Amino acid sequence: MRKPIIAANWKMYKTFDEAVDFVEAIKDKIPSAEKVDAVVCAPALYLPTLVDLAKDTELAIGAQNMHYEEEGAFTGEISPKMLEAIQVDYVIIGHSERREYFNETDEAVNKKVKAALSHGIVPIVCCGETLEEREAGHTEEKVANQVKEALAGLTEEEVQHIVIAYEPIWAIGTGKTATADDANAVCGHIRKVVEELYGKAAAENIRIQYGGSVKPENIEDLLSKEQIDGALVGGASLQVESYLKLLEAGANA
Ligand SMILES: O=C(CO)COP(=O)(O)O
Repeated sequence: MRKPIIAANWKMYKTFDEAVDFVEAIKDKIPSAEKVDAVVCAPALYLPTLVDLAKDTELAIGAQNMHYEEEGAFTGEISPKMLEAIQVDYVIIGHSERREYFNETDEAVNKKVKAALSHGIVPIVCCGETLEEREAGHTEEKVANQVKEALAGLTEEEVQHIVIAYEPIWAIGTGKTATADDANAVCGHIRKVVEELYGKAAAENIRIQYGGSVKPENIEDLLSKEQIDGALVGGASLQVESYLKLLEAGANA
């Protein structure tokens, strides 16, 4: 029904040479794009080179963030126009680490989503609760609000070009993975929110990833769940063998 999407979020890891060696090592081993979408979201410095290396392969390259303005006096920032010009395919928006460490707001996330779409870049829009919010029973309310804010003002057509990533903050980098049933329930709630906003067809079509300590050992169970359409992976995407196993699981889901 929905093609799985397995995206690597390398965060602030790998030297330039390690990044080039990684893509060289995997680019001819990517499963068919008919079965899975394979994405590597690398540090911005490496994107032009990796896009060139991945050309004519089944691998797509993504950014980990971008500004929402076309250009301007925003020291250190990267514009959607710049990413479009080097043919970046995806961009992660609103990752919890950006919300936490760089004070990224729901409003900024919404502006970035709109800017990415207007430049033909697929936004991977992140949401997720803290451990305190989960323990207080506020998970569904938290992710619903983040999704509604992120998608505010978008048309049904635009929403079809978006991927949502549910990443419980307490599972990121901790080795603690949400159970497949819990992750499925929250992804199902997110899909319900999309249905309320945009109707059944949009809800059925949108892809929702799970992220948070995904590994080759647990990905098959996660992908076996009806509401989970892929994974956004940090640590386990940094090694070639591990990332290829994640892709294989996606292709066979
Ligand atoms: O933040 C994440 C992906 O965006 C998840 O990171 P880990 O897979 O290392 O938990």
